[in-house]
Amino acid sequence: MISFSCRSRLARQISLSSVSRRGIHQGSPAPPVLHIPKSSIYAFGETPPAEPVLRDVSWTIQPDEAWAVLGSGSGSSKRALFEALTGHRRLHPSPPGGLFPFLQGRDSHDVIRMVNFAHRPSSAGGEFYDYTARYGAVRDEDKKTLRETFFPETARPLHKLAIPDLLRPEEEKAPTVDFEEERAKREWFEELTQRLDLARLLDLPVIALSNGQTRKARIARALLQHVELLMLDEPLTGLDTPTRTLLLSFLHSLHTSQSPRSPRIILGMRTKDPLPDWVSHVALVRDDRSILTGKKQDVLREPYLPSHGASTSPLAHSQRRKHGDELIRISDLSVSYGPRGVLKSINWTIHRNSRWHLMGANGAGKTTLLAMLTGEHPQSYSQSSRLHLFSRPRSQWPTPQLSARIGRVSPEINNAFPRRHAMTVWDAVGTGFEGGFVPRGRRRVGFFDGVDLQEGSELEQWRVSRMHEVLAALGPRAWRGDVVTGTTLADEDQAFSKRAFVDLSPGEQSIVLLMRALVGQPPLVLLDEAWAGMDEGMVQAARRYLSGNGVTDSQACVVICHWEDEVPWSREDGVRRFLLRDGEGTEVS
Ligand SMILES: Nc1ncnc2c1ncn2[C@@H]1O[C@H](COP(=O)(O)OP(=O)(O)OP(=O)(O)O)[C@@H](O)[C@H]1O
Repeated sequence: MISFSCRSRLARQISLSSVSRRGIHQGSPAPPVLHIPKSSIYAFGETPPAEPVLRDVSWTIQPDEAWAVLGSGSGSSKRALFEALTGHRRLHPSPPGGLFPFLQGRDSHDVIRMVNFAHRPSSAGGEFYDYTARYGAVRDEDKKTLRETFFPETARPLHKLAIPDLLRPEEEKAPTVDFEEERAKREWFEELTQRLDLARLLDLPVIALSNGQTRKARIARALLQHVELLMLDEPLTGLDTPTRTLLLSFLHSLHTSQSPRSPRIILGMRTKDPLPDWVSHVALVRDDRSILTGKKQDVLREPYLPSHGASTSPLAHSQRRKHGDELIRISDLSVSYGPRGVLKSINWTIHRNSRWHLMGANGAGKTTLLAMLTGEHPQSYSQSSRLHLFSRPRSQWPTPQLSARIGRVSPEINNAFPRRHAMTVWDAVGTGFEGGFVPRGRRRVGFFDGVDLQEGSELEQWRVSRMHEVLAALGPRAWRGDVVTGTTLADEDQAFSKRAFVDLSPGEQSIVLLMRALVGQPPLVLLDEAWAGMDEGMVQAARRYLSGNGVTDSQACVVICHWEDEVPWSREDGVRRFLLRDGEGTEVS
């Protein structure tokens, strides 16, 4: 039985009849969407004189304005602002007329939604989950389709809603289906899935969807509810260029539409992202916990971008790089799922000291190709002779031994990495020597050949000094812009290494997982959306380290990202580009 609340219908009628998006409300100016005369933002349970998370926030959004929230360095401050808007932080004093005057007394929980792409979903638990399930024969429990998982209310054909459920008790058989509303909702669903290019994916198992496809589906799901204000934090993360254009123009059309189905939009963006033209106003969250709000052109004049020095590569790399011996050779490799061909006859060779940018639209098969290299894809066994990894066919490698040779960050690893309370930053980084997920060894720097390292052995000393090096080069001091080299740990880095991984901010977790990927100096490093969720200072620190000596001449590195300027090396540094399109792979200039 489907029942739409009267409240939702009432809300729709109010928004249709009385409040125009252009700012006219029954002859007088419409109430603002958001109004905070002057408040500070606190964690729940805290009040002055405690230190606020953000101070003296004055912010008003008028109905005809389109706003973006920019985080100038600390993504956590931008997040705190959104958390205040969604009721997860405390505003003190609380705005006298309510935070959202345009709601005119309606409950914000019913009509305001937040979709967050900058950070890991908080639902993930402490255990490792098997992200490789999507590559294999899909298990029964993973078979739920995109439609069943994200849009279950559309799974039952409209005409069947008229048939009463005879098994239900009489008192529950009330005819609560509003067909007009339901039909409109279905039409809206059709439009959403067409415009976001999701219709062709509706009957695929949801775990089979690529990252970009899943992100679009999350936006569509939020829009299918009755929503009047939609906040999207970093919606462009992980989207290819055409999809970004498609999404931004779609959001623009929603924002300007008078349709009751179209919400107002507030975009959360990184300072490096180009702002869409239609954004008229900006709230800039500065690192000193203050906020500057105003017209886009005025706020963007502010010299807010943190300067962390040049991010280009040092001179040593400025010549065309000389490749070492062959690490990976892929010959005539294809991957398909039933009739669905994803990769067709791929040929690709990766040498030591090479730097690659693996490119391709969302769903092009980049993650699938990397899963073949890491041996996580079951089809890597059946195609072993086509996959020559570190001088042997894939089938001659036990998977854990391959994992130790490949340092990797990816959205999948980020989601799957266990968040157990007992695991410190040191422990998490130390798992990188073996590429596993469980800290091992007396000094928590892993085993060798299945046994603990000998106390004081050369290998143990090397591993500990590598731990110090990455913690210094990518730790808190480096995020502030200090150029840190060597293996001496400052007190601040030491303290950071002792923190519980689970308690870190999402950006801190991302950079710790990058340390983990690099610590063992494995021959192959795969960086898939490495910067996602990181603050600006962290991104700069990571770029500095990678383009310096973070990846050595005896290592190869493959970077997957949709923005060319996110690759830590430039073309002058000898970065090569491998493009997946329509299942085929070619090196492009
Ligand atoms: N088990 C499966 N059954 C059917 N199709 C699948 C399955 N697993 C993956 N696919 C499809 O394979 C294609 C490639 O997915 P993949 O995750 O490799 O893309 P991607 O290039 O990494 O995309 P993104 O940039 O969005 O992360 C997608 O269209 C996806 O829907």
